[in-house]
Amino acid sequence: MSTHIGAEPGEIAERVLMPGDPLRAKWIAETYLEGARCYSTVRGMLGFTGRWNGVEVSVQGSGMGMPSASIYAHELINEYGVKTLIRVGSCGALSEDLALRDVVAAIGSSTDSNMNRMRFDGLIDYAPVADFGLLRTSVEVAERRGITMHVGPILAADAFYTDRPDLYDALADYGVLAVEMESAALYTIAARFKARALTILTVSDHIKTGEKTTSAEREQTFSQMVEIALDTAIA
Ligand SMILES: O=P(O)(O)O[C@H]1O[C@H](CO)[C@@H](O)[C@H]1O
Ligand SMILES: O=c1cc[nH]c(=O)[nH]1
Repeated sequence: MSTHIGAEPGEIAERVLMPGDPLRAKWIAETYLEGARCYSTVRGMLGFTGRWNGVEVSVQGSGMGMPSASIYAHELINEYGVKTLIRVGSCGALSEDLALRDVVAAIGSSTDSNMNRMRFDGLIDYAPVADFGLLRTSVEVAERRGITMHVGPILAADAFYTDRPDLYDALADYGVLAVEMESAALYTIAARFKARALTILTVSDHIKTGEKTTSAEREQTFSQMVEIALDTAIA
């Protein structure tokens, strides 16, 4: 067991999908993975391992926000030898070119988090980016499956509810597609410990139009993103 994950060594696959929502992890495991078994219930942050097309894959809930996701990414890589981490999350659309339920792959992640400022003494604005090989594979998988996937930069925000919507507009002017809350930390930790990471998201709500999906839909219906992530993880 690590501090926050209740798995024995060898119970977690080298390839892990990471939804923020632990119940989305359960849904993914039960819907897609053959022979899925739960390896951790610590703090209710469920983790499962099973097989996708014969290859072992795990799904680990990571919680909301960068402090939580960082704990899981750190322990998965450093205590369980995980090499590939693909976040499968929900996001708010900043770009008017995106619609509800569109799929987005994050090439890079701007952030208002202080975590990387602390890493670099406030002297460098580190640019967290996706693993190029994983991103390229995910684009090929999406094309093969006939799914339109938007590829571009996103924002990883500390706060879900912002007092500065004007900053979201400014970011949209610079091509930032969407906002979520974990990708910058995931990309940074993967880079630091020589693992590969990618973030694939589904638009769960639209910051401009106010449209939104329900929490049940966020938990159980974002299948296109999950299928792209699973095929990418085992490629
Ligand atoms: O749907 P998940 O993966 O949790 O991701 C998004 O949803 C949560 C906020 O509702 C944050 O964790 C955000 O990043
Ligand atoms: O972090 C998130 C996730 C979904 N929608 C948002 O507006 N923010």
